[in-house]
Amino acid sequence: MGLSCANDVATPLLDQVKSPDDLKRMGQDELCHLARELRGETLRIVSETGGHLGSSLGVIELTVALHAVFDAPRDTIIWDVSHQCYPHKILTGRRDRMRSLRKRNGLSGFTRRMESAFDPFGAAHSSTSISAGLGFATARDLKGEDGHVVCIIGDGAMSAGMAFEAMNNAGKSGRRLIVILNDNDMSISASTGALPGHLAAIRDRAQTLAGNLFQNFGFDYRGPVDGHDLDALIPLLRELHTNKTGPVLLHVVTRKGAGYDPAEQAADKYHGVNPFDVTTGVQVKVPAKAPSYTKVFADALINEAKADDRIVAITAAMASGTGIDRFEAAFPDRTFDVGIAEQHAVTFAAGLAASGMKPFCAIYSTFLQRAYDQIIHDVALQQLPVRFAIDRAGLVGADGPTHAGAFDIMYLAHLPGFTVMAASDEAELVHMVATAAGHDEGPIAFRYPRGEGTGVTMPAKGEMLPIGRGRIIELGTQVALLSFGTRLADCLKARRLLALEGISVTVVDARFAKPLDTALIADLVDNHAMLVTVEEGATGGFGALVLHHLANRGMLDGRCAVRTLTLPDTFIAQASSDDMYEEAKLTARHIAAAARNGIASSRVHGDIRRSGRAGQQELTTRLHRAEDR
Ligand SMILES: Cc1ncc(C[n+]2csc(CCOP(=O)(O)OP(=O)(O)O)c2C)c(N)n1
Ligand SMILES: CC(=O)[C@@H](O)[C@H](O)COP(=O)(O)O
Ligand SMILES: [Mg+2]
Repeated sequence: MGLSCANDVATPLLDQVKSPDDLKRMGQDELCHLARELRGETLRIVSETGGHLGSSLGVIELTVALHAVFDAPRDTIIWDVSHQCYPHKILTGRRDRMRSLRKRNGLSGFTRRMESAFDPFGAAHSSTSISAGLGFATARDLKGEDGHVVCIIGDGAMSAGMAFEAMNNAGKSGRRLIVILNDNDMSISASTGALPGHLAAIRDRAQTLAGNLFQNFGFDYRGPVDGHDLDALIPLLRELHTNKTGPVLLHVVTRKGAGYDPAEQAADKYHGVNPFDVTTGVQVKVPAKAPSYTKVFADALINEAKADDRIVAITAAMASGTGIDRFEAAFPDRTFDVGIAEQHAVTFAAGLAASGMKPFCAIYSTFLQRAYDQIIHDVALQQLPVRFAIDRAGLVGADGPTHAGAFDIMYLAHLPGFTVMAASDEAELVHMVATAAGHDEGPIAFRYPRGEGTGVTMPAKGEMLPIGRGRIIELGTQVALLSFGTRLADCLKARRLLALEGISVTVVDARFAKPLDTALIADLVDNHAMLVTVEEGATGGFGALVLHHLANRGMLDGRCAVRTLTLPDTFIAQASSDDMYEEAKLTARHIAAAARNGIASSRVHGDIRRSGRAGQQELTTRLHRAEDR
């Protein structure tokens, strides 16, 4: 497979491309040179912005060919996951904004309907393209319209159940739909499971059409074709463009990172990158002040697993992202990468737990959403002790709202029998891994964020935490900040800010959203004028559980003012973490303001009858002084 062009043409060509229409005027040689320029441009841009590099480099020729042949946006082009959409964005009128990629107010790193008519369907979670494409094709037919629907799906994404559900439906539907399987024999890490073997057999022509999975699903199978060879690719696409019959699957073989040596040699490391030096491939490394939560989790799990051979680890195609690759290095036989298959991962874990094993399912909060029914039906209902290690809980920065871990607190903590913890720092995470390892009574989850820890002193070993008990970090008299998770550090900062104003603050690390530490909460309500819950999760989570508890026990009636700080009821767009916390109003300044304003408004409405046994006099005097001013 080569990326060179046979004949020279006048360049530059990319500068002439304002929309895909411009490609339709180019000959084969020009398209080849355009692809070379597009590769260079993609490389330069991502070297400055960071982002998903390898997958985008792998589809350069395919993107050029698609836009040369199909008539987007009249033809619908859907990119699965869409982490490979950068060349598509460059060719569809967004080249001048590419340096804003994944930044605040900039272009999304994924396709996004609101961004461009050339992005008919947003994505970022995988394996949705064929289902969505079939929806578009069905609507087209029902409305009596024309136009093609083209779904480009990677071999990794093809391994998910949802892709098979869609093929099962589409193959039988007979509807005109083009699926392009972009087979680079890689997911983020190496592909797993049986599908790669089948694809390899097809690539090597060892598999006859009769045994071909896609053909048997009702698709007209075409290929395999070299996805870097425009001379082969374009005629095939033209044929599909002309051919107006049922579902077709074109098998395109590509190399992840194609045309950039470092990315070809280490496809996993160049899947998603920091800014890097194009000449050396060396990525910018921001010096870490503390180990990442992911690494702390993995090392803690390895320690637990040394002492208990029933502990096994499961990842759904995110071995490096979740740290399960570290576990795998220590315990290869006790590690299971099930592919992009979160639903299966959870029920697989349930089966393991039902057989007496101690499965740790390490899944990003956002991807665990996929497995919600499995969590309820297969795990919670049967009270199986599956351990959920929920990484990327909270805001994640550049990947934006598709990847934010916003909902896990609320989607887990209302399930009967579930124990739900959040680590406030990396030392706590070690204890939570130990707690989960020792907890056989039912399902248990612990959440922790993307990025590095706080730099606390690490315990020599994890200790089991008392289930459903929080811990008091600082004692005060007027306001209680009840934090669930890593916003604890900002609660402590808020305490310092409020101290400057003479407001005395208790800070508590709740540790558990379920079971709630009701005794501690009662104490806080009894002894403070104001309670503020703080969490990095959507409304309806920890704060709602606290409120629910207090209201139902009549503990709110005229006693203590309560505020809940959560993520806002919006999808927060990509930005730096700091900007996202600002937008979410979850910084120390915002926490302090919520406490301050809460006290003030409670006073105005006469709600506060007491301000804590010890602090009552102090608060009353202070408020009078404030009134006098
Ligand atoms: C439901 C879900 N789980 C996990 C991921 C994380 N993820 C993003 S890309 C990717 C690998 C995709 O592989 P493939 O489809 O073959 O595309 P390639 O990067 O090889 O081009 C994974 C696991 C995701 N986006 N969605
Ligand atoms: C596209 C995708 O889903 C992943 O590649 C994701 O961007 C990884 O995010 P982390 O960098 O947080 O592991
Ligand atoms: Mg792949």
